[in-house]
Amino acid sequence: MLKAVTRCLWSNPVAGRRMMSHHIPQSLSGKVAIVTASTDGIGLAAAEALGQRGAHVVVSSRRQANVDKAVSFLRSKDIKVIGTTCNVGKAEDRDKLIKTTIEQCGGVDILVSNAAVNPFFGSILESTEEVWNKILGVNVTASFLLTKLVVPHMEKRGGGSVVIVSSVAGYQPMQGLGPYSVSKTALLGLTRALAPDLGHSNIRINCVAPGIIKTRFSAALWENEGVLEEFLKQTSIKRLGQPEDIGGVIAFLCSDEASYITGETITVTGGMNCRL
Ligand SMILES: NC(=O)c1ccc[n+]([C@@H]2O[C@H](COP(=O)([O-])OP(=O)(O)OC[C@H]3O[C@@H](n4cnc5c(N)ncnc54)[C@H](O)[C@@H]3O)[C@@H](O)[C@H]2O)c1
Repeated sequence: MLKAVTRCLWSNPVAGRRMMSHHIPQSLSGKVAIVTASTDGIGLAAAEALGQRGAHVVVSSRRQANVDKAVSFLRSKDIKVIGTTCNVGKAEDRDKLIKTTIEQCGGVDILVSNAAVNPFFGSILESTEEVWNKILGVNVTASFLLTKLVVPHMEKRGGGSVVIVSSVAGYQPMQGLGPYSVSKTALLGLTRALAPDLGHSNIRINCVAPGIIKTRFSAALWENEGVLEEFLKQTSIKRLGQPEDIGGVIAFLCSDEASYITGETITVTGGMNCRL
């Protein structure tokens, strides 16, 4: 029975992809959008959604080969895009990402902070200082430092929009993923902490908290039928999310349609219970 259900989930056409085919209003035309970790998964879907709405997109990830592949893929969809390598945990890489964007695209209007790591699975009591430094450094501190770097450039353009990718795990820590979950809770706080200060510069900052989305990152959750079944019990929409389900919401938050939304987190979970 479960096999049949999962087969049906995999073969289900992706609603988001179908919607994004033609006639998408060019609501982000003239905007420049940086998306971190955007050569696969949710980041690539966000880059595609922003590009389809007319934004000039800057994709990045740690490996040049992946950057090249993503740039070719997006160009094949007529999206204006450049790419560069960036390990968000390294100051010189963050600087290079912003510098390349300004030099090649003339400014920046949108930042999507999507990169995350999870080098640890197990009892939270077994997690080490090294694990915590790595997880908080990449997932939280780098999101803040990248935001800080883009602010003066957004101010020059009269404003901008930042979107941070958190997780449903930020609301309810997932078993075995304690430090990662805590880092995602911190991002909910970071969004709220930054909103009033960025508001002075007409910069909005919002957060998206995805549920279980079918990407490489979450493979351990959806490859195991028992675990998958448990997750699906907790959702109202009985399928896994697809990266496109998140990409469209990120593009919405960056658009003028969301011009009075800041400091918020939108949960995109297929109806999982999210409380804090
Ligand atoms: N897939 C899910 O179910 C799910 C659920 C909730 C939240 N998220 C979040 O969505 C975001 C994207 O994840 P995804 O599911 O698309 O998986 P993914 O594996 O495609 O994306 C994560 C990316 O981050 C990159 N990355 C890791 N460390 C980096 C660093 N130091 N510098 C630059 N890039 C780095 C990885 O190479 C990888 O490409 C993450 O923030 C993740 O926490 C995912």
